[in-house]
Amino acid sequence: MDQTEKMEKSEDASEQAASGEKDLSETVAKHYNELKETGLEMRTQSRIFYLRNFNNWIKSALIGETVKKLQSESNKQSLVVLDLCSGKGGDLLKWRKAGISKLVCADIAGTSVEQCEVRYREMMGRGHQDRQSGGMFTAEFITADCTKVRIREKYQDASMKFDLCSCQFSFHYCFESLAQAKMMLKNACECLNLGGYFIGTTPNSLEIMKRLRSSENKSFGNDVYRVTYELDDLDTVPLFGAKYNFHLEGVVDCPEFLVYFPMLEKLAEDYGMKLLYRKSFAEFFSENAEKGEYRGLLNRMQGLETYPSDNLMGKVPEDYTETEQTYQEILAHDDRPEHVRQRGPPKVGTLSKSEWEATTIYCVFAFQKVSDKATGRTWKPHSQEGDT
Ligand SMILES: C[S@@+](CC[C@H](N)C(=O)[O-])C[C@H]1O[C@@H](n2cnc3c(N)ncnc32)[C@H](O)[C@@H]1O
Repeated sequence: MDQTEKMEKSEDASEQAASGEKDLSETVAKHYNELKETGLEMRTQSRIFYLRNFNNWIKSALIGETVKKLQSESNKQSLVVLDLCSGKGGDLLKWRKAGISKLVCADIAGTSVEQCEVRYREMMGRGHQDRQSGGMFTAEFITADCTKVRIREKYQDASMKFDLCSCQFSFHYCFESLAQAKMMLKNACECLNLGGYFIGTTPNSLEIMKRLRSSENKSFGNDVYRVTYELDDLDTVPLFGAKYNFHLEGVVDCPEFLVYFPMLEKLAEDYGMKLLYRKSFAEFFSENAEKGEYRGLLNRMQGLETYPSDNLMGKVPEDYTETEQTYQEILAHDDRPEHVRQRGPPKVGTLSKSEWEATTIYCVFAFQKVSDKATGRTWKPHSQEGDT
């Protein structure tokens, strides 16, 4: 039987509410509010420096691909975007590079929202001096629990429409209860234009269940990350509130919830949303790493570590056993021209085993609004509009 089918289809918010158990949004908000901003030097020395860069590259490629599609399908250049659970604004630069015209950032952690706004203002200041950047998008910042509050009511213009909603590394928080998942989806999708996208990155519940089932004590991980399932029984996983603790070296230590994807697809249908794809990070990486622009970006963002290297940054040689094997094969078949060989042995890009194991619990997803229940209209790409 498929892993997902084994998940029991029952419990939801009402049961949680009935049990009088307090939800965990406050715990999550407190965690993110208390996270210290680390300087560039600290980040460079972090054990997960390349993992963070790699994850950032995944977001850049996902955003880049989606913006390209949106621009060609809608024939619109300036896009309006909702960054749902935007944190400290880690994606502001990506939005600027994408040339969007307006951004709304919303997050539960007030301190993060303030830091996001400060970053935005700093970028704006720099943008004014940099004529080449094509100017900066306008922005709004909202502090709200997006699993409980209808954020549309907080927009400066409640009738605003978005071309894209992006929810990066955050959607899983709403699977605490059915009511929270519904509200998060409402926020993500209700104001999307027909043809608009809802994209994100989130832990892949299938992969987590697979690793949990082959673990001892309902816990797996390594020296950079750990997932610990917090309910009793792995055979009857609830649809909502399937809580685990996620620990990521120096960055996250918080309760999260398994996202049962068929349920997400079902809830998204209420907003006319169709799932275009869901891919593991490993799959998404292999599809995009060799594409011209993303290959260059991967280098510039230092999304992979150069191997061999004298600086393993606290990692152990065992972290590179597979890389070493591949590297030896490359050396054995080194067919580079002589003048290049004279420059020294080849270098390859890699991630340590610990970091690779951590990043591959995630997946990317993309939904598109293909119908509008209110008007009965269905979506057609710009090029087909007017076709009979
Ligand atoms: C891992 S961070 C990701 C931040 C940002 N999207 C990024 O990729 O850099 C998760 C974010 O989700 C936010 N978050 C968690 N629960 C939330 C909720 N109920 N409503 C709004 N934001 C929430 C946290 O405050 C945090 O900023």
